Amino acid sequence: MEKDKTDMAQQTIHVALGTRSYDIRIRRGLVNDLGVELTRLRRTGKVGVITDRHLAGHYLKPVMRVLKAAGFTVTPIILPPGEQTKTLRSIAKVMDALVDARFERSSTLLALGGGVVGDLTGFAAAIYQRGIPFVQVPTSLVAQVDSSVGGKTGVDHPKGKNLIGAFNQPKAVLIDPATLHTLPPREWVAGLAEVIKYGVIADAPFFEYLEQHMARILTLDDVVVAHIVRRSCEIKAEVVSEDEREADRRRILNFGHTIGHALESLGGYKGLIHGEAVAVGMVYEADLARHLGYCGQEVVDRLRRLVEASGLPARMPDVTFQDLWSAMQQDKKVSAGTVYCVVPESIGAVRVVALPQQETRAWFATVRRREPRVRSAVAGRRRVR
Ligand SMILES: NC(=O)c1ccc[n+]([C@@H]2O[C@H](COP(=O)([O-])OP(=O)(O)OC[C@H]3O[C@@H](n4cnc5c(N)ncnc54)[C@H](O)[C@@H]3O)[C@@H](O)[C@H]2O)c1
Ligand SMILES: O=C(O)C(=O)C[C@@H](O)[C@H](O)[C@H](O)COP(=O)(O)O
Ligand SMILES: [Zn+2]
Repeated sequence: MEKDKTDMAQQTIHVALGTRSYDIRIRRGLVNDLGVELTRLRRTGKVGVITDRHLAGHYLKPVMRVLKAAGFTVTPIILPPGEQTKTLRSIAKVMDALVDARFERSSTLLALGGGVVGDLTGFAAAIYQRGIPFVQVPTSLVAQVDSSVGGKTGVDHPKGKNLIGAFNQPKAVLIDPATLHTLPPREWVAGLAEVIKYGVIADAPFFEYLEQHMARILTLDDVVVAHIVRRSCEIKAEVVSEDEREADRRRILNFGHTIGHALESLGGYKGLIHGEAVAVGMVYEADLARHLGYCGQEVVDRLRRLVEASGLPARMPDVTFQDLWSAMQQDKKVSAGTVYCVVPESIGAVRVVALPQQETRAWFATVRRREPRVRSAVAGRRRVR
């Protein structure tokens, strides 16, 4: 832990992808040095800062000031906040703004925001003039530990999450953990779901660390936050470097997302937010794994306890098996009509398995017998810390 104190000055994690390699740089106050950082990346000329209204209120003015001071011509593009913005319609608006401001192939897009802004900006960068460079400046916990790294970019379709997109790696990921201090509590807690995910899929000692430090995590303790952001980025960078396009190992990063994405789309993207849906997804995918014989009850119990301790939801909302199964059919891991799912074998080890429909239906019936229905949770919930 003491190491983290001394390391807080600057962390650099390399994402090794040949000609598409890049660094993740983590430093408090980095958001005030974006002019220097972009210059270091040899960017010049026009920069489109894509952000949302919440972030604009907090950071746009100072970011524009430092970019202009470094000689860049800056065009801000401000979108409405939230998952409902992650659409092709928003992409069209961004395209219009880039054309109007005469962006060129040598121009740069900068994603200043959470996962919605990051996914959308990366996709816009992939398709504008068939591809321009972009840089991730993630400001939410989900974005700092997960979405800004790895090059999955895109938007949602009403029938399924992230169904439209491209693999497109950023030129750099510039993380300023200090920005997490303005993140609303519900969003902070949601980010913990992806952090817990890394423990389950790849790092049992990290899972144990989260169990031991959850109280400190929830106070936004700087040292603990620095550790969870860095360790999450290390795991993601390592997995992505091994399997950029999700041919095999990268599929483990989807733990919790087969059910999670289904719940998000069933809620019309205005119910459970991404991290919350992933939290519920992880607990129930683990429970399904236990039912199918892949892991013991102790794995489910430990995971549910940690999810609950972090303040995340851990109960299946009021959905029918038919609706859930049909939404799960939209998952990108579906192949020849078979739904594949990441299941834990123990804390720290997972595998990808085909879900048998009849057995999954039987498991869902046991969930319904065991648990009272959580009315309308799929349509959203509010919490305060
Ligand atoms: N590409 C990937 O690998 C990947 C990984 C995980 C999640 N995702 C995607 O990311 C999205 C979820 O990301 P998210 O949870 O960041 O949601 P988000 O982008 O909607 O941000 C959450 C909310 O927090 C606000 N916010 C963000 N940072 C803030 C800050 N520092 N101060 C104040 N307010 C701040 C935003 O304005 C927004 O209202 C989903 O669409 C999900 O599919 C993608
Ligand atoms: O980077 C990955 O790979 C992931 O699966 C990370 C997930 O947390 C993330 O939500 C991702 O966007 C889901 O990918 P998808 O391909 O299932 O849409
Ligand atoms: Zn996710």
